Amino acid sequence: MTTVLVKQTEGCSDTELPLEGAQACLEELKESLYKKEREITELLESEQTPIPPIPVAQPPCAVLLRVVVEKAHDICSEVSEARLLVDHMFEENRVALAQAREKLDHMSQMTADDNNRKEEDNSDPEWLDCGTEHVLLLQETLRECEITQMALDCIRVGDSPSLSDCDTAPELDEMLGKGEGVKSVGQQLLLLQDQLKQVREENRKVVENYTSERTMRKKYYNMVEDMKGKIRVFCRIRPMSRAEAAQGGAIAVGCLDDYSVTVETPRGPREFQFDRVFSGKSSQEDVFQDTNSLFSRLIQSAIDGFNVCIFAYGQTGSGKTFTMVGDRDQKSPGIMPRAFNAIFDILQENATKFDFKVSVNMLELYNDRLQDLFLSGAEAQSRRVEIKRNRKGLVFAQGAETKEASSAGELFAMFQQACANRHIAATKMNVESSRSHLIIGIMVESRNLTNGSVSFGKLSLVDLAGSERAAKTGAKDDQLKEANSINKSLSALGDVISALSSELPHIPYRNSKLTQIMQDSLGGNAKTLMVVNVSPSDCNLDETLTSLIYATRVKTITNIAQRNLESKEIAQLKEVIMKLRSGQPVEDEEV
Ligand SMILES: Nc1ncnc2c1ncn2[C@@H]1O[C@H](COP(=O)(O)OP(=O)(O)OP(=O)(O)O)[C@@H](O)[C@H]1O
Repeated sequence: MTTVLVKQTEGCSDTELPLEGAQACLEELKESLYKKEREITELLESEQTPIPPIPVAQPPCAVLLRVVVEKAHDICSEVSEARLLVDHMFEENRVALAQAREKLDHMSQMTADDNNRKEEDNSDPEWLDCGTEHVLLLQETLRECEITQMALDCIRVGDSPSLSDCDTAPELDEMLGKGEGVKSVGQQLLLLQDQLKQVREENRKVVENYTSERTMRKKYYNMVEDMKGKIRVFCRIRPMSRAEAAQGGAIAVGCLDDYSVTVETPRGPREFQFDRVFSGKSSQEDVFQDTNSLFSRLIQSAIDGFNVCIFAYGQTGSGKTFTMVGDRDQKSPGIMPRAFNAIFDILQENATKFDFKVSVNMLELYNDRLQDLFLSGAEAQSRRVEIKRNRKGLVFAQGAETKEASSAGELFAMFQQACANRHIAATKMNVESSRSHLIIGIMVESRNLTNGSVSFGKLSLVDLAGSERAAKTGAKDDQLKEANSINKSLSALGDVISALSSELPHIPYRNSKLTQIMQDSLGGNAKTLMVVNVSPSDCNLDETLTSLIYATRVKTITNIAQRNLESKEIAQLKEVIMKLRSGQPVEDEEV
């Protein structure tokens, strides 16, 4: 395309207008764009096929995406060629305009001088007319150049040269209708401008197609990963805090689309992909969203008998508690209180088909010690809570108080009581920093009223304490001890994530209580969602990159989630065993 354009422009004779070459070239360009649009439409139509089955060698949209990208590149280069041509014409006309002005000034001066002299000499009036005529001709040429320049100027900024806007409209109109050369320039300019508009429009369409293809491809990819049992990872960028703004921090983290985060590093931008990305503008509702959202599906799974874990991870002050718990006065509740409502909404809807029992325990891991948040004071200190695993590998807290909840309101009241017992303190990075990991376990037992089968689901909601650097948080004494314990447990979590993502034969779960608690959620029998929280500011660039790199590793971990379901007979036999163990009488028909 470039070669053709250059040849045609260079090949113009003195009498030929360079615009004619450009028009031919644009005609060709237009034709090729129509052809490309037809190709894209055909490709899009041929892509109306269902989601490919697993394993997928290469998703079809990836092929289409490459074609769309190539076409977008072609069109972009064609648009810039057209722009170069207009710029070139503008420059030529500018020189012609300056020359015409100079000639006119010179000629006017000469004519005026000669007229004065001839008047004084009483010379032939015919000569006077001749000079004046020459000046008039030059004036007309100057006018043409000025109009052309105005039209080119409009085209360069992307406007349409409008006749009515211009005070020279009647003259331009007349010229377009009269003089052959001028008409050709004016018409070709308008044509050029029209074609440029078309190219822009087509370019916009291609970019739009490319963006929607890219989004669709990521969505399908995520669905396939979900089906494979991969841990889902959401990323949430919080708004810039006042402290960060006061430090003069610039925004270094942003979302490219619903699935991509970009981070400005000293070595250039770095992109990360997640199952969903929320910007600082996203509300709590956006995060917890409508019934099709992953959160709702996960809660449904817990009720159906799966082990489900949702946890927030990130640097101190990055927004984990805001995401999981919400703000202090619960005007913007987070995932936990919203999950309580969602559970009981689903139970309510299915009340005629199932018998449900919801029980809950709430713990914190503080200074490497598990504490029951339903207890306080000396009672909490003396209670020993230990992490155990049952024969199916599911983790449970032995010794923890388990309470039954019959409504979302009751569950929320228990939650508030637990939060009041949680260790929080002010640090330089966060006025209400969590000094412990909060672990809420909601067990849902559902008995099918039709066939008598019983399923046992567990929803674990975890708000991790944030990793921190003592120098940044200003931690001393007890807070330094807390920070060391938090960092140690998070480092153990990091080791587990690294071992799982590298598929090492040994996974160091036993190195920390935190990793023991999360054993079934990371690489085990669970459907897991991690929310990685990050600050947008360049003041926290190192911590943000570390969090995003860990979150990217978590995405590669595969869990094998199985439903915990027992037939009616097994459930009955278990009940009998329990009764016998506790010395209760057993009826004949029960056995
Ligand atoms: N998406 C958000 N929108 C508005 N404010 C937010 C958002 N995320 C966090 N914040 C605010 O930022 C501050 C720090 O958030 P938060 O306490 O949730 O951080 P954290 O990661 O839990 O920190 P730590 O690990 O120290 O407990 C809080 O004042 C919180 O209200």
